[in-house]
Amino acid sequence: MPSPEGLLVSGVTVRFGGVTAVDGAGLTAPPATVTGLIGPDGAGKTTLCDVIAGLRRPCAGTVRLDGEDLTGGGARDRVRHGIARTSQRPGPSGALTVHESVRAAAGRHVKARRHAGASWAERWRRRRDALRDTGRQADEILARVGIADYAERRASSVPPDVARLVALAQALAAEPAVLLLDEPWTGLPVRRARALEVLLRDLAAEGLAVLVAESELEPVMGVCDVLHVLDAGRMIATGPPVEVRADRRVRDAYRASPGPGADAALSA
Ligand SMILES: Nc1ncnc2c1ncn2[C@@H]1O[C@H](COP(=O)(O)OP(=O)(O)OP(=O)(O)O)[C@@H](O)[C@H]1O
Repeated sequence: MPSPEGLLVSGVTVRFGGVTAVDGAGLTAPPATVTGLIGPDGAGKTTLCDVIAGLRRPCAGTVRLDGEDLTGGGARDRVRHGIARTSQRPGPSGALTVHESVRAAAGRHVKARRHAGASWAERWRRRRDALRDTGRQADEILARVGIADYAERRASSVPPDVARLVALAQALAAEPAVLLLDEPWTGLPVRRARALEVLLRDLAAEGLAVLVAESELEPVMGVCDVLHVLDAGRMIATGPPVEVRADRRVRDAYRASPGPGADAALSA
């Protein structure tokens, strides 16, 4: 479901008591593009992602998709409008298998989707057919994400790297226009990390607006078209990855916050 204009976030501020986690930050995530949101630990990336996903109400600022202001809605409203998010700490739980959990996500999407049609009977027929297709859809998504072998495993029992990919599969089952991923490479073995890069590029080529939040620079360098850099809640740089990595403000921000992200940023 490609979106014609994409995501536009402007002037977002979030405070936690005396801490300003996000301070007037904005970004764009256009269709057919992989956009990165990077910054050292504590920069405000997760908080900004929460605002975009409708999980946190900002003190100021707006979230628009294709020109429509979604700021006042919650998480379900965002999903209905085509914004799907995978979180930093996914936790598939309960007794469902991996396949069932992805199928359930697809089914929820079918039920939430607005079925335009001439009559009530026509809308009902479309919904019934779409629900019947959710099993096939789950098969396709699991194959695409590279975890078809885990389809019959209990979702709560898969290893953490696979659990991350189950969360991604569930997000894709909502047929999003904007796919928002928070630190998707964390804990993935090299083979899966490379496959994820290819998948994100493929999804963008199909028209999706992909937005990836990541502390470390290295994983996003080869996959993102453009990077937005947050530091202490403020957007300090925006541009192509190579330019951003060379930016003095970005290097200073990472230098002030030692960690693996800093090593990659400063070694370039
Ligand atoms: N629920 C909360 N209550 C109080 N302070 C919070 C809360 N959530 C985040 N913060 C603070 O807001 C700031 C931004 O945090 P956030 O988790 O958004 O940063 P981040 O860039 O995602 O960091 P990381 O990469 O470490 O996850 C930090 O100073 C953090 O301590």
